[in-house]
Amino acid sequence: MRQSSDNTSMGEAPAAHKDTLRSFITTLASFSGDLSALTCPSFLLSSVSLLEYSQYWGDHPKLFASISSGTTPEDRLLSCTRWFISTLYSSYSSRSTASGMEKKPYNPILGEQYFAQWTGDQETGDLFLKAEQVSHHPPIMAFHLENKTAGVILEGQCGQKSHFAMPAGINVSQTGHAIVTLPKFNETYLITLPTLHIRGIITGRPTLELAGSSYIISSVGHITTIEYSSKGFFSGERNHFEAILRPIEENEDPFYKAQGVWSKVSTLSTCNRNGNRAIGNEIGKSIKKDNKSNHLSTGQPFFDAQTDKAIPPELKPLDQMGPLESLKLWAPVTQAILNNDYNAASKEKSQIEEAQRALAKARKEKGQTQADDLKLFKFILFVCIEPMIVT
Ligand SMILES: CC(C)CCC[C@@H](C)[C@H]1CC[C@H]2[C@@H]3CC=C4C[C@@H](O)CC[C@]4(C)[C@H]3CC[C@]12C
Repeated sequence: MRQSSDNTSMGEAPAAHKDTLRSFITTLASFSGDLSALTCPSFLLSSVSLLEYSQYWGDHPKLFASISSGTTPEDRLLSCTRWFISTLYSSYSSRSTASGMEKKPYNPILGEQYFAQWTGDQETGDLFLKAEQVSHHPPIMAFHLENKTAGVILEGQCGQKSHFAMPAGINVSQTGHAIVTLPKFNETYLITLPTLHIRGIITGRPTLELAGSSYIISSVGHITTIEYSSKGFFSGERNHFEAILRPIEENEDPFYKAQGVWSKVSTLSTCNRNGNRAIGNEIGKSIKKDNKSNHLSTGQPFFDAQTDKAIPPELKPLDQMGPLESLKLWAPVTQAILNNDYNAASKEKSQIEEAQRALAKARKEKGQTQADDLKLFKFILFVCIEPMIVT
Protein backbone atom coordinates (compact mmCIF):
# COMPACT_ATOMS: atom_id res chain seq x y z
CA MET A 1 0.00 0.00 0.00
CA ARG A 2 2.75 2.38 1.05
CA GLN A 3 4.90 1.56 -1.93
CA SER A 4 2.15 1.27 -4.48
CA SER A 5 0.64 4.64 -3.67
CA ASP A 6 4.04 6.17 -4.33
CA ASN A 7 4.59 4.30 -7.54
CA THR A 8 1.20 4.57 -9.13
CA SER A 9 0.62 8.18 -8.34
CA MET A 10 2.72 9.43 -11.25
CA GLY A 11 -0.41 8.96 -13.24
CA GLU A 12 -2.49 10.59 -10.51
CA ALA A 13 -1.08 14.10 -10.83
CA PRO A 14 -3.72 15.89 -12.86
CA ALA A 15 -2.51 16.64 -16.39
CA ALA A 16 -2.85 20.40 -15.89
CA HIS A 17 -0.48 20.20 -12.91
CA LYS A 18 2.30 18.41 -14.71
CA ASP A 19 3.98 21.42 -16.30
CA THR A 20 3.97 23.51 -13.14
CA LEU A 21 5.19 20.48 -11.23
CA ARG A 22 8.06 19.98 -13.65
CA SER A 23 9.26 23.57 -13.32
CA PHE A 24 8.77 23.39 -9.55
CA ILE A 25 11.08 20.38 -9.36
CA THR A 26 13.64 22.30 -11.40
CA THR A 27 13.51 25.18 -8.90
CA LEU A 28 13.85 22.67 -6.08
CA ALA A 29 17.18 21.49 -7.42
CA SER A 30 18.69 24.92 -6.91
CA PHE A 31 16.88 25.44 -3.65
CA SER A 32 18.60 27.42 -0.90
CA GLY A 33 17.46 25.79 2.31
CA ASP A 34 14.83 28.23 3.48
CA LEU A 35 11.51 26.50 2.90
CA SER A 36 9.61 29.73 3.40
CA ALA A 37 11.32 31.13 0.29
CA LEU A 38 10.13 28.26 -1.87
CA THR A 39 7.61 29.25 -4.52
CA CYS A 40 5.12 26.44 -4.99
CA PRO A 41 2.63 25.75 -7.75
CA SER A 42 -0.83 26.83 -6.63
CA PHE A 43 -2.22 23.32 -6.17
CA LEU A 44 0.43 22.80 -3.48
CA LEU A 45 -0.64 25.87 -1.49
CA SER A 46 -2.41 25.29 1.77
CA SER A 47 -4.77 27.84 3.28
CA VAL A 48 -3.40 27.85 6.83
CA SER A 49 -0.47 29.62 8.40
CA LEU A 50 2.45 27.51 9.59
CA LEU A 51 2.00 29.14 13.01
CA GLU A 52 -1.32 27.28 13.36
CA TYR A 53 0.64 24.02 13.38
CA SER A 54 1.62 24.84 16.96
CA GLN A 55 -1.88 23.69 17.98
CA TYR A 56 -0.77 20.08 17.49
CA TRP A 57 1.15 20.30 20.76
CA GLY A 58 -2.13 20.59 22.64
CA ASP A 59 -4.46 18.28 20.79
CA HIS A 60 -4.40 15.54 23.42
CA PRO A 61 -5.18 17.74 26.43
CA LYS A 62 -5.81 14.80 28.78
CA LEU A 63 -2.44 13.23 28.02
CA PHE A 64 -0.80 16.63 28.38
CA ALA A 65 -2.37 17.11 31.81
CA SER A 66 -1.44 13.56 32.81
CA ILE A 67 2.29 14.35 32.68
CA SER A 68 2.10 15.73 36.23
CA SER A 69 0.02 12.87 37.62
CA GLY A 70 2.75 10.23 37.69
CA THR A 71 3.94 9.43 41.20
CA THR A 72 7.57 8.69 40.32
CA PRO A 73 9.97 10.49 37.94
CA GLU A 74 9.99 7.33 35.80
CA ASP A 75 6.23 7.44 35.45
CA ARG A 76 6.25 11.14 34.67
CA LEU A 77 8.80 10.52 31.92
CA LEU A 78 6.55 7.76 30.63
CA SER A 79 3.51 10.08 30.55
CA CYS A 80 5.57 12.77 28.90
CA THR A 81 6.73 10.28 26.25
CA ARG A 82 3.19 9.05 25.65
CA TRP A 83 1.89 12.61 25.26
CA PHE A 84 4.76 13.47 22.88
CA ILE A 85 4.04 10.41 20.73
CA SER A 86 0.36 11.44 20.67
CA THR A 87 1.27 14.78 19.07
CA LEU A 88 3.00 13.10 16.11
CA TYR A 89 -0.13 11.99 14.30
CA SER A 90 -1.58 15.49 13.86
CA SER A 91 1.79 17.09 13.34
CA TYR A 92 3.07 14.80 10.65
CA SER A 93 0.32 12.57 9.32
CA SER A 94 -3.10 14.23 9.65
CA ARG A 95 -2.89 16.56 6.66
CA SER A 96 -1.88 13.92 4.18
CA THR A 97 -4.44 11.53 5.65
CA ALA A 98 -7.13 14.15 5.16
CA SER A 99 -6.20 15.52 1.75
CA GLY A 100 -3.76 12.93 0.40
CA MET A 101 -0.82 15.29 0.56
CA GLU A 102 1.25 17.85 2.37
CA LYS A 103 0.89 21.43 1.15
CA LYS A 104 2.84 24.59 1.77
CA PRO A 105 1.38 26.70 4.56
CA TYR A 106 1.69 30.51 4.68
CA ASN A 107 4.99 31.79 5.85
CA PRO A 108 4.10 33.59 9.11
CA ILE A 109 5.02 37.26 9.40
CA LEU A 110 7.11 38.60 12.26
CA GLY A 111 4.93 39.12 15.31
CA GLU A 112 2.09 36.98 13.95
CA GLN A 113 0.14 35.37 16.77
CA TYR A 114 -2.04 32.35 17.30
CA PHE A 115 -4.15 31.71 20.41
CA ALA A 116 -6.15 28.61 21.14
CA GLN A 117 -7.75 26.87 24.07
CA TRP A 118 -9.07 23.46 25.09
CA THR A 119 -11.70 23.54 27.80
CA GLY A 120 -11.35 20.53 30.06
CA ASP A 121 -13.40 19.17 32.94
CA GLN A 122 -12.73 19.96 36.58
CA GLU A 123 -10.19 17.23 36.87
CA THR A 124 -8.24 17.87 33.64
CA GLY A 125 -8.36 21.66 33.68
CA ASP A 126 -8.17 24.06 30.74
CA LEU A 127 -5.26 24.25 28.36
CA PHE A 128 -4.17 27.53 26.75
CA LEU A 129 -1.87 28.00 23.79
CA LYS A 130 -0.07 31.17 22.74
CA ALA A 131 2.20 31.05 19.73
CA GLU A 132 4.14 33.81 18.04
CA GLN A 133 6.44 34.17 15.07
CA VAL A 134 9.56 35.53 16.74
CA SER A 135 11.86 35.65 13.73
CA HIS A 136 11.30 36.00 10.01
CA HIS A 137 14.84 35.37 8.70
CA PRO A 138 15.26 32.57 9.53
CA PRO A 139 11.63 31.71 10.29
CA ILE A 140 11.21 30.72 13.94
CA MET A 141 8.05 30.27 15.92
CA ALA A 142 7.74 30.18 19.68
CA PHE A 143 4.95 28.53 21.62
CA HIS A 144 3.68 28.39 25.18
CA LEU A 145 1.06 25.94 26.44
CA GLU A 146 -0.13 25.87 29.99
CA ASN A 147 -2.56 23.88 32.08
CA LYS A 148 -2.63 25.60 35.49
CA THR A 149 -4.89 23.02 37.14
CA ALA A 150 -2.59 20.14 36.24
CA GLY A 151 0.58 22.16 36.64
CA VAL A 152 2.07 21.43 33.22
CA ILE A 153 3.79 24.05 31.04
CA LEU A 154 5.28 23.56 27.60
CA GLU A 155 7.51 26.20 26.06
CA GLY A 156 9.63 26.07 22.99
CA GLN A 157 10.65 27.42 19.67
CA CYS A 158 11.21 25.77 16.34
CA GLY A 159 12.51 26.44 12.87
CA GLN A 160 13.38 24.33 9.85
CA LYS A 161 16.53 23.88 7.84
CA SER A 162 16.15 21.95 4.69
CA HIS A 163 18.00 20.68 1.71
CA PHE A 164 17.19 19.06 -1.54
CA ALA A 165 17.52 15.29 -1.51
CA MET A 166 17.92 13.20 -4.64
CA PRO A 167 15.94 12.38 -6.69
CA ALA A 168 13.33 14.97 -5.72
CA GLY A 169 12.74 15.01 -2.02
CA ILE A 170 13.45 17.53 0.71
CA ASN A 171 15.10 16.70 4.01
CA VAL A 172 14.02 19.01 6.79
CA SER A 173 15.88 19.16 10.05
CA GLN A 174 14.12 20.98 12.84
CA THR A 175 16.00 23.48 14.94
CA GLY A 176 14.93 24.49 18.42
CA HIS A 177 13.31 22.39 21.10
CA ALA A 178 10.50 22.28 23.62
CA ILE A 179 10.64 22.15 27.39
CA VAL A 180 7.96 20.73 29.66
CA THR A 181 8.03 22.18 33.16
CA LEU A 182 6.26 20.63 36.14
CA PRO A 183 6.45 23.33 38.84
CA LYS A 184 4.97 20.98 41.49
CA PHE A 185 7.92 18.63 41.19
CA ASN A 186 10.47 21.22 40.16
CA GLU A 187 11.25 19.10 37.10
CA THR A 188 11.84 19.87 33.44
CA TYR A 189 11.78 17.68 30.36
CA LEU A 190 13.74 18.88 27.37
CA ILE A 191 12.36 17.62 24.05
CA THR A 192 14.24 17.61 20.75
CA LEU A 193 12.44 17.39 17.43
CA PRO A 194 12.66 14.76 14.69
CA THR A 195 13.99 15.17 11.17
CA LEU A 196 11.50 15.01 8.31
CA HIS A 197 11.75 13.68 4.81
CA ILE A 198 9.34 15.13 2.28
CA ARG A 199 8.74 12.48 -0.35
CA GLY A 200 6.51 12.14 -3.36
CA ILE A 201 7.09 15.57 -4.88
CA ILE A 202 7.61 14.07 -8.33
CA THR A 203 4.15 12.59 -8.20
CA GLY A 204 2.65 15.87 -7.07
CA ARG A 205 1.63 14.37 -3.74
CA PRO A 206 4.19 15.27 -1.09
CA THR A 207 4.00 13.26 2.13
CA LEU A 208 6.16 13.15 5.25
CA GLU A 209 8.30 10.56 6.90
CA LEU A 210 10.07 10.97 10.23
CA ALA A 211 13.71 10.01 10.48
CA GLY A 212 16.58 9.91 12.92
CA SER A 213 15.96 10.26 16.63
CA SER A 214 14.59 12.66 19.15
CA TYR A 215 15.09 12.79 22.88
CA ILE A 216 13.23 13.66 26.03
CA ILE A 217 15.69 14.45 28.79
CA SER A 218 14.45 14.96 32.31
CA SER A 219 16.17 17.14 34.86
CA VAL A 220 16.08 14.13 37.20
CA GLY A 221 18.59 12.34 34.99
CA HIS A 222 16.44 10.11 32.83
CA ILE A 223 16.18 10.03 29.07
CA THR A 224 13.79 8.73 26.43
CA THR A 225 15.49 7.95 23.14
CA ILE A 226 13.00 7.80 20.31
CA GLU A 227 14.14 6.34 17.02
CA TYR A 228 12.01 6.79 13.93
CA SER A 229 12.04 4.56 10.95
CA SER A 230 10.17 3.93 7.78
CA LYS A 231 10.53 1.28 5.20
CA GLY A 232 11.60 -1.54 7.30
CA PHE A 233 14.48 -0.76 9.58
CA PHE A 234 12.73 -2.22 12.60
CA SER A 235 9.60 -3.77 11.22
CA GLY A 236 9.01 -2.76 7.63
CA GLU A 237 6.14 -0.60 8.66
CA ARG A 238 5.79 3.06 7.85
CA ASN A 239 5.86 5.58 10.73
CA HIS A 240 7.51 3.15 13.09
CA PHE A 241 9.20 4.26 16.29
CA GLU A 242 10.99 2.72 19.20
CA ALA A 243 11.23 4.61 22.48
CA ILE A 244 13.56 3.51 25.24
CA LEU A 245 13.26 5.08 28.68
CA ARG A 246 16.31 4.76 30.88
CA PRO A 247 18.65 6.57 33.26
CA ILE A 248 21.06 8.83 31.37
CA GLU A 249 24.15 7.03 32.67
CA GLU A 250 25.67 4.50 30.33
CA ASN A 251 25.18 0.83 31.08
CA GLU A 252 22.03 1.37 33.11
CA ASP A 253 19.12 -0.83 32.11
CA PRO A 254 16.00 0.77 30.63
CA PHE A 255 12.81 0.84 32.69
CA TYR A 256 10.31 1.05 29.84
CA LYS A 257 10.28 0.44 26.15
CA ALA A 258 7.50 1.50 23.79
CA GLN A 259 7.30 0.63 20.16
CA GLY A 260 4.90 0.54 17.26
CA VAL A 261 3.47 2.87 14.68
CA TRP A 262 3.03 6.44 15.89
CA SER A 263 0.18 7.11 13.45
CA LYS A 264 -1.60 3.95 14.59
CA VAL A 265 -0.98 1.64 17.53
CA SER A 266 1.98 1.20 19.84
CA THR A 267 2.68 -1.03 22.82
CA LEU A 268 4.62 -0.74 26.04
CA SER A 269 6.90 -3.18 27.82
CA THR A 270 8.02 -2.76 31.37
CA CYS A 271 11.60 -3.84 31.85
CA ASN A 272 13.17 -5.50 34.82
CA ARG A 273 15.81 -2.96 35.79
CA ASN A 274 18.16 -5.58 37.19
CA GLY A 275 17.92 -7.56 34.02
CA ASN A 276 17.05 -11.21 33.96
CA ARG A 277 19.91 -11.98 36.26
CA ALA A 278 17.46 -11.17 39.02
CA ILE A 279 15.02 -13.77 37.83
CA GLY A 280 17.46 -16.58 37.36
CA ASN A 281 14.79 -19.11 36.50
CA GLU A 282 13.31 -20.68 33.41
CA ILE A 283 10.95 -17.79 32.73
CA GLY A 284 13.85 -15.38 32.87
CA LYS A 285 15.82 -17.47 30.41
CA SER A 286 12.99 -17.84 27.98
CA ILE A 287 12.27 -14.11 28.02
CA LYS A 288 15.92 -13.47 27.43
CA LYS A 289 15.87 -15.80 24.47
CA ASP A 290 13.17 -13.99 22.55
CA ASN A 291 13.97 -10.54 23.66
CA LYS A 292 17.33 -9.03 24.22
CA SER A 293 15.98 -6.13 26.25
CA ASN A 294 15.03 -7.99 29.43
CA HIS A 295 11.31 -7.49 29.21
CA LEU A 296 9.08 -8.63 31.99
CA SER A 297 5.76 -7.63 30.57
CA THR A 298 5.17 -6.98 26.94
CA GLY A 299 2.39 -5.76 24.74
CA GLN A 300 0.41 -3.48 27.05
CA PRO A 301 -1.32 -0.78 25.01
CA PHE A 302 0.74 2.42 24.88
CA PHE A 303 -1.02 4.77 22.48
CA ASP A 304 -3.61 4.32 19.74
CA ALA A 305 -3.93 7.27 17.37
CA GLN A 306 -7.01 5.75 15.74
CA THR A 307 -9.10 5.65 18.90
CA ASP A 308 -7.48 8.47 20.89
CA LYS A 309 -8.35 11.18 18.38
CA ALA A 310 -6.95 14.68 18.35
CA ILE A 311 -9.23 17.31 19.84
CA PRO A 312 -9.42 20.50 17.78
CA PRO A 313 -8.89 23.67 19.81
CA GLU A 314 -11.49 26.35 20.47
CA LEU A 315 -10.77 29.65 18.74
CA LYS A 316 -12.18 33.15 19.19
CA PRO A 317 -14.62 34.30 16.51
CA LEU A 318 -12.80 36.01 13.63
CA ASP A 319 -14.26 39.45 14.44
CA GLN A 320 -12.76 39.34 17.92
CA MET A 321 -9.27 38.56 16.69
CA GLY A 322 -6.51 41.14 16.56
CA PRO A 323 -4.94 42.15 13.23
CA LEU A 324 -1.82 40.02 13.84
CA GLU A 325 -3.68 36.81 14.63
CA SER A 326 -3.11 34.17 11.94
CA LEU A 327 -6.70 33.59 10.87
CA LYS A 328 -7.53 37.29 10.73
CA LEU A 329 -4.28 38.33 9.09
CA TRP A 330 -4.47 35.78 6.29
CA ALA A 331 -8.28 35.84 5.88
CA PRO A 332 -8.28 37.57 2.47
CA VAL A 333 -5.67 35.13 1.09
CA THR A 334 -7.53 32.16 2.52
CA GLN A 335 -10.79 33.37 1.02
CA ALA A 336 -9.15 33.69 -2.40
CA ILE A 337 -7.59 30.22 -2.18
CA LEU A 338 -10.91 28.71 -1.13
CA ASN A 339 -12.47 30.40 -4.18
CA ASN A 340 -9.70 28.87 -6.31
CA ASP A 341 -8.74 32.39 -7.32
CA TYR A 342 -4.97 32.06 -7.16
CA ASN A 343 -4.35 35.42 -8.82
CA ALA A 344 -6.25 37.20 -6.09
CA ALA A 345 -4.51 35.00 -3.49
CA SER A 346 -1.05 35.93 -4.66
CA LYS A 347 -2.04 39.61 -4.87
CA GLU A 348 -3.27 39.56 -1.27
CA LYS A 349 -0.21 37.66 -0.22
CA SER A 350 2.20 40.11 -1.84
CA GLN A 351 0.41 42.96 -0.09
CA ILE A 352 1.11 41.35 3.27
CA GLU A 353 4.70 40.61 2.26
CA GLU A 354 5.32 44.13 0.89
CA ALA A 355 4.16 45.60 4.19
CA GLN A 356 6.59 43.28 5.98
CA ARG A 357 9.48 44.30 3.78
CA ALA A 358 8.68 47.97 4.41
CA LEU A 359 8.72 47.33 8.17
CA ALA A 360 12.01 45.44 7.94
CA LYS A 361 13.54 48.29 5.94
CA ALA A 362 12.38 50.84 8.49
CA ARG A 363 13.87 48.74 11.29
CA LYS A 364 17.16 48.51 9.48
CA GLU A 365 17.29 52.27 9.00
CA LYS A 366 16.76 52.77 12.72
CA GLY A 367 19.48 50.23 13.44
CA GLN A 368 17.09 47.76 15.09
CA THR A 369 17.16 44.05 14.48
CA GLN A 370 14.02 42.02 13.92
CA ALA A 371 14.01 40.69 17.45
CA ASP A 372 16.57 41.92 19.92
CA ASP A 373 14.84 39.96 22.65
CA LEU A 374 15.25 36.76 20.75
CA LYS A 375 18.99 36.94 21.24
CA LEU A 376 18.63 36.37 24.96
CA PHE A 377 16.21 33.50 24.39
CA LYS A 378 18.63 31.89 21.95
CA PHE A 379 21.54 32.41 24.31
CA ILE A 380 19.68 30.54 27.04
CA LEU A 381 18.70 27.72 24.73
CA PHE A 382 21.88 27.19 22.79
CA VAL A 383 24.50 28.05 25.38
CA CYS A 384 22.87 26.73 28.53
CA ILE A 385 20.56 23.95 27.37
CA GLU A 386 21.95 22.63 24.10
CA PRO A 387 25.17 21.29 25.71
CA MET A 388 23.03 19.18 28.02
CA ILE A 389 21.77 17.16 25.08
CA VAL A 390 23.61 13.90 24.99
CA THR A 391 23.55 11.92 21.80
C1 LIG B 1 4.64 21.22 -1.18
C2 LIG B 1 5.87 21.08 -0.39
C3 LIG B 1 7.00 20.55 -1.24
C4 LIG B 1 6.26 22.42 0.18
C5 LIG B 1 7.03 22.35 1.45
C6 LIG B 1 6.11 22.27 2.64
C7 LIG B 1 6.87 22.45 3.95
C8 LIG B 1 7.17 23.94 4.10
C9 LIG B 1 6.04 21.89 5.11
C10 LIG B 1 5.57 20.46 4.85
C11 LIG B 1 5.46 19.79 6.23
C12 LIG B 1 5.70 20.91 7.21
C13 LIG B 1 6.09 20.54 8.66
C14 LIG B 1 5.00 19.67 9.28
C15 LIG B 1 4.96 19.68 10.74
C16 LIG B 1 5.67 20.51 11.53
C17 LIG B 1 5.60 20.34 13.01
C18 LIG B 1 5.38 21.65 13.72
O1 LIG B 1 5.47 21.48 15.12
C19 LIG B 1 6.42 22.65 13.27
C20 LIG B 1 6.37 22.85 11.76
C21 LIG B 1 6.58 21.56 10.96
C22 LIG B 1 8.02 21.10 11.10
C23 LIG B 1 6.21 21.84 9.46
C24 LIG B 1 7.19 22.81 8.77
C25 LIG B 1 6.82 23.08 7.30
C26 LIG B 1 6.72 21.79 6.50
C27 LIG B 1 8.10 21.15 6.41
